[in-house]
Amino acid sequence: MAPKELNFITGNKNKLAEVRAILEDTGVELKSQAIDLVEVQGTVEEVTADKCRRAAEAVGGPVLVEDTCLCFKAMKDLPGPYIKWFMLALGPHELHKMLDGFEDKSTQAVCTFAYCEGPGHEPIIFQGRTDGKLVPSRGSTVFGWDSCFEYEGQTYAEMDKAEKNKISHRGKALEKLKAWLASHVPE
Ligand SMILES: O=c1nc[nH]c2c1ncn2[C@H]1C[C@H](O)[C@@H](COP(=O)(O)OP(=O)(O)OP(=O)(O)O)O1
Ligand SMILES: [Mg+2]
Repeated sequence: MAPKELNFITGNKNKLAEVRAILEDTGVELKSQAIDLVEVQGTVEEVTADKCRRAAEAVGGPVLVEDTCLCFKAMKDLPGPYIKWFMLALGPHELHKMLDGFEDKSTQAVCTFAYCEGPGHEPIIFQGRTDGKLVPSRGSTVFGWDSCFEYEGQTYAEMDKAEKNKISHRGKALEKLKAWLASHVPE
């Protein structure tokens, strides 16, 4: 059964703002709590499902969580779920140097949401992927690596928000969540 409200557990205000904008037309009430969750190592699906179980335990009820990866083709998809720590260390102006020794700058942004009904329930996964390139920073550096990820000639940071949400990893993942919500309407 799809919920009428979602409790999105995240410490990231920029993610929350995008999710709010993308889900605006669904009629689902979006709540949020900022809880710092331990993130394990593993595939993005494992990391996100584990994050979801921890969030459900912490809240004692239904939760939505999300984990974002940046996957460099030349590095066999690393740093993937560990991108946050590279971003923190290098910042948006130096991130592109990670691929300095490689010709192939192909990069995939991957967004994985997990919803679970509460402690003990299996998380349901919704994933979206967008292909682009890692480039030297262009545009606003307000949100993570937005200024370093180029999609069809523009970095995410150079697009307006609505344009990014239409083609982004997060937008695509939330299209799947929306379809699930629509096909599991509460009685
Ligand atoms: O659309 C995006 N555009 C640019 N940068 C982004 C985007 N989405 C996530 N990011 C950054 C935030 C963090 O440095 C890393 C993901 O790490 P991730 O653990 O998923 O996010 P987080 O710790 O900030 O928030 P949360 O509390 O939901 O785990 O990539
Ligand atoms: Mg995190």
